[in-house]
Amino acid sequence: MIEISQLNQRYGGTQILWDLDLKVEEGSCTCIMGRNGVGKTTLLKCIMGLLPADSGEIRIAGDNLVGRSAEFRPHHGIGYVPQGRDIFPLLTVEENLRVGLPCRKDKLKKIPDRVYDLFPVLKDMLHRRGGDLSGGQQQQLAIGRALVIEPRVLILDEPNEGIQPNIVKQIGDVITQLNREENMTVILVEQKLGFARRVGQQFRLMEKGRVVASDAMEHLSESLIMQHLAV
Ligand SMILES: Nc1ncnc2c1ncn2[C@@H]1O[C@H](COP(=O)(O)OP(=O)(O)OP(=O)(O)O)[C@@H](O)[C@H]1O
Repeated sequence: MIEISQLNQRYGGTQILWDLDLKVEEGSCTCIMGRNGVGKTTLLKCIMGLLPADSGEIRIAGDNLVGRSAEFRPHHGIGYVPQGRDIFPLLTVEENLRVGLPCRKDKLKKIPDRVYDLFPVLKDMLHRRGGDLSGGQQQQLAIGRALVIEPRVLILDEPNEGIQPNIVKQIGDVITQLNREENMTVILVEQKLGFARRVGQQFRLMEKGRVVASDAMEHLSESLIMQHLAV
């Protein structure tokens, strides 16, 4: 169980997250949705320790992450795929993947085969520089890199932004497989309604730095969409 309570965050004088409460069940795939600028990425960055929270708690399996370093997250089994992918452009695909290895408890020296099973293209392109991959391939690399630690929680920020439909489908299939077959908890910021409905079991709607609606995906009604997502 991931439980965030009374989370506040500000950039300088501008408060972005306001007493935000959020619960995510272990083993679920939960989509965080909302219009541009409501604070979705800021929330994920706070969870990952990339932005400091002003106050509040972020508990994963009981441990409060607030005040702990960003490095603690991967050691604690939390994988992250940032918005915009953040691939190291001058490192090869293999070097990008290896970045996660030191965070594994077992100090494995080799990339787990599972990463290549899920994204065979990465094996074909092992020695190519990250910056030379297409956008879709870079996204697969970003997800593969997060999976190197074999996380129990995978957090993805708009993994389909600017990606062509066949890769979007593949990414959706991988997320569903990890979630349903391997019981990985997935938190996904997603703007595309069709994709959210396909892979998500739960939704959380954000408005002005707060979660304003939470339910099972089948209860994401037209009126909620009009109220919180339509532009
Ligand atoms: N580094 C920053 N300094 C100041 N304000 C920021 C910074 N980063 C984001 N903001 C502001 O915080 C607010 C929330 O941004 P955030 O990126 O979290 O929203 P979002 O819901 O993820 O939006 P989008 O769907 O467009 O990605 C926005 O008003 C944004 O302008």
